[in-house]
Amino acid sequence: MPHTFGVDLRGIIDLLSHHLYSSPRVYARELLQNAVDAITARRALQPDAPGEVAIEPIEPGASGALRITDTGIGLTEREVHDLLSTLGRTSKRDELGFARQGFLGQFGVGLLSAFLVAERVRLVSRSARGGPAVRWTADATGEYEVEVLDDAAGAGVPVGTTIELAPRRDAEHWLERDVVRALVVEYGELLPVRVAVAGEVVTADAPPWAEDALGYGERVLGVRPFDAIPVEVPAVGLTGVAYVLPGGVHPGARQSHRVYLKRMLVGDAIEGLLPEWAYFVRCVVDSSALRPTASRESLYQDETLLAVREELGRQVRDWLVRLDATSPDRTAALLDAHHLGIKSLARVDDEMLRLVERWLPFETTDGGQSLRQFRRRHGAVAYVADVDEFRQLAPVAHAQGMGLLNAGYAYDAEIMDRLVALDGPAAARRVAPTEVLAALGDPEPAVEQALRDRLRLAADVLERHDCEAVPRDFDPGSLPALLVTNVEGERRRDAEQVGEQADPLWAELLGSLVSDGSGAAQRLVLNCRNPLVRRLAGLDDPALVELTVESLYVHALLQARRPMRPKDTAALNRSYLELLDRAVGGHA
Ligand SMILES: Nc1ncnc2c1ncn2[C@@H]1O[C@H](COP(=O)(O)OP(=O)(O)OP(=O)(O)O)[C@@H](O)[C@H]1O
Repeated sequence: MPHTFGVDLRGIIDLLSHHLYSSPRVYARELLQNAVDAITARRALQPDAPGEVAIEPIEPGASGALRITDTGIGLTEREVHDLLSTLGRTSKRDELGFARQGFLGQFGVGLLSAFLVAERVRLVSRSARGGPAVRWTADATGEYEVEVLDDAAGAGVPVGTTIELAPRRDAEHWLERDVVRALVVEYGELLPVRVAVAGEVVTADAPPWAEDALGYGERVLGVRPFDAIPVEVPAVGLTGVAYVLPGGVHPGARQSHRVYLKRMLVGDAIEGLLPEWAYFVRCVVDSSALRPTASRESLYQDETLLAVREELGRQVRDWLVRLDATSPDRTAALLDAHHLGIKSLARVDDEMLRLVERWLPFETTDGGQSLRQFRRRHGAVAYVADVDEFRQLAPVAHAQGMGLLNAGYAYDAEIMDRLVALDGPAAARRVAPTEVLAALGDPEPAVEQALRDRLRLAADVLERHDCEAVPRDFDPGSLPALLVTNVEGERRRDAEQVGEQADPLWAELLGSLVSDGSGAAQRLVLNCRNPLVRRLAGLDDPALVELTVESLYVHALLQARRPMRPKDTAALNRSYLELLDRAVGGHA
């Protein structure tokens, strides 16, 4: 003979409180939800019926019970047995078990959350369908009692339901006025029925973002948003706002969106509503068709959510493109604040790539410039994909009149690849260090010899700056010297590589650069085409040779835009003042 499962309610309550819900606070949401659903059900029957929820919390310090009264559909005696006292039984699913439209609840367990804070739950109800009032009293052990109030006690009971919670020991504070008010506002301020706590109405007619989206955003986010984008996905009854944060968010930061389902708060740290690249956007949305998990504290990760994520991402992206067309200054400011996310998007989205191309400043030998400016000036984008490499090569390239761009930060190199994929191989080209260094030619032997003789006189100065002087020949002739750091290793590697590739011309040239290495940390490459350097080659006064070499060193250091250490500043002062002294006749 078949048997029915028995249920130990205490075990179930323990399961709910420790494993399903994150806090006893959810009791407020569950009861509010039942009240609103009951009003929805009554309105389907009697469209003009009143829709109100009145909550009377326990006054601070007083004893007693919390009462929640709704003007909803109410329950008959049979329904009380059937729906309230059977776990998992709900009136909010259809015959096939699908959640019925318009209702918040669907699992048939929410009422049990009352036992997270209550010792005893009492419900007094009268059904809109008629019949006498009923009283249901249950305790956390699973015992309940049903009384039909067909006497004077029931005569005054209006259609609707009152639930009364007598607090568990140590849970009294959950039922007190201030906590209750805060919980009801948090979960229910958007609900489409009037909800009053201790006589004060806490619900609004329209969503709070409808009137002043930016002001509401500031309240929710704690910071004035950069902009508020209205978003909408009609297929899932979703409306709301996507807030663009002004800055200060890390691309790896967790997404945290504020999500309402049928105008009841699910949570304000909901993930997965936007694509990852949109890490600088926070949504506040209400949807009638996204699915909650059983705890109602997060969203069910299904295909609908995936489709919503894609659609919301598209709307944010469209806004960006529009912003670009209408407010160039704001676009530049935004990209500046969130360049990482936008760069990451540009790798897969061509319109974003164009936005990056137009707006994002890159470090170049011409200073900070957008890719577009740089391309306009130099045609192809010659780039190096390593920040240090760029620092070393930039002054040399600059001296050659060669435009070089630093693509050494996150996503840069991929963006260059994308540019090539879109605009063809002439759009961007990765430059090898050899290409830049090889442009430095050998000087006339006579000049080189004379210069090397003089440089021996400045050996102390060069040593002081851990620097080796190398005479070379390069354009522009107006530039006397270049300072190159640690290229040794780079050169050796390149020389070896080129050697392996057996290109005799390169191997010879690079070999000559490598062999005269002294191990100094820096190289002062002196330009034998420069008149000052040529005059240096003819100087006789050792003090003036030292002074000139140190001045050239400091000048090259400044040219390379490298940070000045104290000894560099000292060298700058010394050489500048001494040159000045000589200029005004101190050594005449
Ligand atoms: N205030 C109320 N007025 C009328 N009926 C109610 C009320 N509260 C609960 N009920 C009835 O009791 C049933 C069980 O409620 P319960 O909160 O346990 O589950 P639910 O709301 O159906 O689903 P969920 O677990 O998702 O909240 C409801 O389906 C509803 O029919």
